[in-house]
Amino acid sequence: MPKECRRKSSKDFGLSGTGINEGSRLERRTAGKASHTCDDHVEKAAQIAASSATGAPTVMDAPRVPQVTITPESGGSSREMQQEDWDDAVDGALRRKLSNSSVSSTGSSAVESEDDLLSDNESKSKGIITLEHLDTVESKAWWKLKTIVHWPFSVTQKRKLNWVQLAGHKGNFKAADEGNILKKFSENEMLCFEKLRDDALLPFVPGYHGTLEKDGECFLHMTDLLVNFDLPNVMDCKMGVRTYLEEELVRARERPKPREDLYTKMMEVDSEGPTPQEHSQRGVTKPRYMQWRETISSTNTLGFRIEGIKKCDGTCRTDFKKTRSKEDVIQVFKDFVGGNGNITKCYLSRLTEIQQALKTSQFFRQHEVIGSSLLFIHDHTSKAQVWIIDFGKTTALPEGQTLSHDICWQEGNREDGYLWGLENLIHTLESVSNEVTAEETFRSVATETDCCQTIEADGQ
Ligand SMILES: O=P(O)(O)O[C@H]1[C@H](O)[C@@H](OP(=O)(O)O)[C@H](OP(=O)(O)O)[C@@H](OP(=O)(O)O)[C@H]1O
Ligand SMILES: Nc1ncnc2c1ncn2[C@@H]1O[C@H](COP(=O)(O)OP(=O)(O)O)[C@@H](O)[C@H]1O
Repeated sequence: MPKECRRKSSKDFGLSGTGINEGSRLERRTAGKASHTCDDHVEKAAQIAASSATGAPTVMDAPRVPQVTITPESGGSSREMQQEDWDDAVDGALRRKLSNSSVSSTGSSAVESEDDLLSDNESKSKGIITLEHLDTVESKAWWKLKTIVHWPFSVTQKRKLNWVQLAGHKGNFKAADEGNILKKFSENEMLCFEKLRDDALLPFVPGYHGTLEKDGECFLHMTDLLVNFDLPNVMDCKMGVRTYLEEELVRARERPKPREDLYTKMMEVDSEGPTPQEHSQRGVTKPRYMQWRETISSTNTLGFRIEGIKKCDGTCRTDFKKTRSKEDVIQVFKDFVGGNGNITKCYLSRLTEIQQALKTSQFFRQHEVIGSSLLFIHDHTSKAQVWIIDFGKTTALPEGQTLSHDICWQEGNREDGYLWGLENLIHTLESVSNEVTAEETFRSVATETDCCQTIEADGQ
């Protein structure tokens, strides 16, 4: 969800000394003035965890939003990983000493407006991509290889991983050691993963192994959810009735910044989408674009929308922008499960488990969950799983405030409609299950009838 251009990397992460809950604008202005490594991020997260544990006020008291920074396309030269870098690896959370790191502080220019930064033309990465695998030939976890690992890995040691990215931006992911991937660092997402370590949602989110730094860039190191599947079918469903932060709305109101890339994307779907004013300025603001996307898809009407599907035959579709009606959504799901009742039932039971966990999750109660997806994965063995992914825009509420997640959003209440969307998603799969069961029954009756007719014919 959030973009490369917007992520704080170790090149431009400008945490001030007073803690990470300071106003986002302040952080944006200071971004790039200090150089920080992944260790800094990890320490911050540890401080938060510690203060939460002691009941002391956490640094998450104030509403927090994803920070806005520019991450240059290149920069930060690689360095050879030293033995000592691995010596303090703890439980996979690699707390490496990077005192000699090549992290640069040049990642950000003076930033006056978030919208300036949002006006990127970065292409979306949707579909099958090849990730460079950073594993060694021995395919062992990195922290077990500390005596033999050197960085950067030589070309001969690199393997390619065919992977699918159904949403998000190009270049956000890299392959990691066997079974894991790297996702570009975002402060929000890191904090969420840290807090999820002790939460009821833990069994439903990708395993998180801490932050990692490569070539001066910081990544979140997490489990590749596709790894245990054979030719997986994958679907990304974006949850909630709202896909942008309230802060984005406020900012667009205070400082409207029409974006040509969003105008172009709108025109590609519907040339009558833009208003006369938007046509004349050839620009659309971010919240306006996001609201339009919500209206033309099922986000507003069902509280979730289909973002993309990759099937085991290698085909990949991300053209669901106008998939809106319940019937159309059911049809897409039915096609995705290939009319398989067992897979549908597996998905349903996993969704029900997720629903239960959400209802008891402290994390969920205390966060506005925006732009997060449910990732559906199944293969020909009928293994089917659903995972909660993407916490880049999931934001902690002020201390003491909670959300119900199933009431209407009105500006200021920060409700996201996640539970309402999940309820509708479950109903959708129930409809799929009913249709599939009816068709299976019909097929078996038809087959029996055929058999009887054959026997009768044979008997004649
Ligand atoms: O799907 P399309 O129509 O291309 O629109 C995209 C998605 O909504 C992105 O969300 P996601 O990455 O979850 O798919 C969003 O990024 P954010 O969710 O970070 O706001 C993009 O905002 P910009 O990156 O500002 O363009 C927006 O242009
Ligand atoms: N842990 C994971 N395992 C497998 N695939 C993943 C994982 N996380 C994300 N993906 C894939 O990458 C896509 C984008 O992920 P997301 O976290 O939404 O990225 P972004 O924050 O760039 O939008 C998802 O639709 C999915 O296809």
